[in-house]
Amino acid sequence: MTLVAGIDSSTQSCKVVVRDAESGVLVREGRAPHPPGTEVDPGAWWDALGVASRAAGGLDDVAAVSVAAQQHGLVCLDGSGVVVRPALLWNDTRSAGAARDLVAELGAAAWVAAVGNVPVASLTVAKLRWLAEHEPGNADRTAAVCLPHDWLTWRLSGGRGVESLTTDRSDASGTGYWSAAGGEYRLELLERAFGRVPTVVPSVLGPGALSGRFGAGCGDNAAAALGVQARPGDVVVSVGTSGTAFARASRPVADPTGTVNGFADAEGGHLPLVCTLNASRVLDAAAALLGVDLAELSRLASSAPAGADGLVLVPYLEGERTPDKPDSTGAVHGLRLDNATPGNFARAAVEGLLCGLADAIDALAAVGTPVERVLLIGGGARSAAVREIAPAVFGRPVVLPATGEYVADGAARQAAWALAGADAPPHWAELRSTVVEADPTPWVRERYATARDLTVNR
Ligand SMILES: Nc1ncnc2c1ncn2[C@@H]1O[C@H](COP(=O)(O)OP(=O)(O)O)[C@@H](O)[C@H]1O
Ligand SMILES: O=C(CO)[C@@H](O)[C@H](O)COP(=O)(O)O
Repeated sequence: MTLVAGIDSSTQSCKVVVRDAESGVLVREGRAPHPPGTEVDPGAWWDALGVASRAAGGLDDVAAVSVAAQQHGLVCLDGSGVVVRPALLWNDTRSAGAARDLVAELGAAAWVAAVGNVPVASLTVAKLRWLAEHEPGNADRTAAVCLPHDWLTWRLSGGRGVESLTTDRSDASGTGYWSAAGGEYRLELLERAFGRVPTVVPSVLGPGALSGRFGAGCGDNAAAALGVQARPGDVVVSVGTSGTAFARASRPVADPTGTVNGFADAEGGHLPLVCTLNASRVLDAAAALLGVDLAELSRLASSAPAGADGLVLVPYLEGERTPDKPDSTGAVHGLRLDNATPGNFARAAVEGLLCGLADAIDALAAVGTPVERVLLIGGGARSAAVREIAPAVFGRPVVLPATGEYVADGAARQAAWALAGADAPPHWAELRSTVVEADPTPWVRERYATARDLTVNR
């Protein structure tokens, strides 16, 4: 049996799967937590990868490995490859002002035309502007700029000179200075943000590339599309730390409003994607506030009526990226003496995060994405209440893939593809899934829409 490994270095943890390259059958797996916070020493990812790999029986007998990771995070290296400062993650909003400045300088339309995205705090280009303005010493020391998956792949393959750093199309397309439509760096935008072009930006490998025993790797959402073997008409909704909705597309998407990101996928095509900052942690916070565990939160939410008897929870607990309100906070609306119950609060938390994702699906549809099936994945999809309420809020049936690690699986599938030297990823066994249906509750979204903008800033 020839083995391949897939790594998911996501926001909250690192997961490793080892699979049979030909059939895709799961052989071993392991995981380890990441530290909390929105700036993290990349060394902590490396340590977690070591723990997760050992838990998965090690990688010595594995023929090919691919790394998928959280997108956009800014990793700065000096000329010797030493990390200059902790990485600024995708959900770190200190770069919001820098993003606003970049948009004001060129205009949203010019950014979309150049790179398929309008800068927001999450994008690497905004983080670089923040670094240049606020930490000029660290900016001066920075010789190479890369992303979490680029850095981990580089370390795994020996960490030789920074000029050997590589990335892939999917992750490059989330920087704000690489164009998925043109397949090229737009270094003038990097220079605009940072004041100069760092000596090294990673070379962009093709999707089926093999370098030593490493595949090109990819962003975590692109990996999830590979992991669920997404086909045309599929919209994948992930309830992880981020909430995302995305689909594979054969053509680049350019949304002048900036709501839909025009990313690349990990198969040579495109990945229009909408991302919110608030998903599974809304449930974590609601459970903590009620003093219950996640299972009890789910039971409480399911016990309350659709619409939570008038309670609406706006889930902008970390600020928000879509809509672009980095300084916003969450809110609870509609409280009365007779509806202030734990059940209604739990239900409003689940409905609030799902309403944000329903808006994301609508935004994809508005730029021409066909929505034939909606697949629900991510840690938050383990919640019975999320699974049960999603089809009601989305107003359509929801496909629930069997509980699994689809980002790591997608990375493993990329590794098998690279190892085979084939034109396309291998076809592994069909996804095991169930379909959940519910009576649509459009009034829940209507009421949410009246409350969505009623938030105070932090
Ligand atoms: N049964 C559950 N109910 C609700 N949330 C859950 C459940 N199991 C895991 N989660 C949540 O899933 C999240 C982690 O999901 P994951 O997709 O791995 O995140 P990420 O990829 O961003 O690191 C955590 O916030 C965790 O609380
Ligand atoms: O910023 C984005 C996508 O644009 C996020 O989706 C990150 O890629 C983090 O993913 P998770 O850790 O939540 O899976």
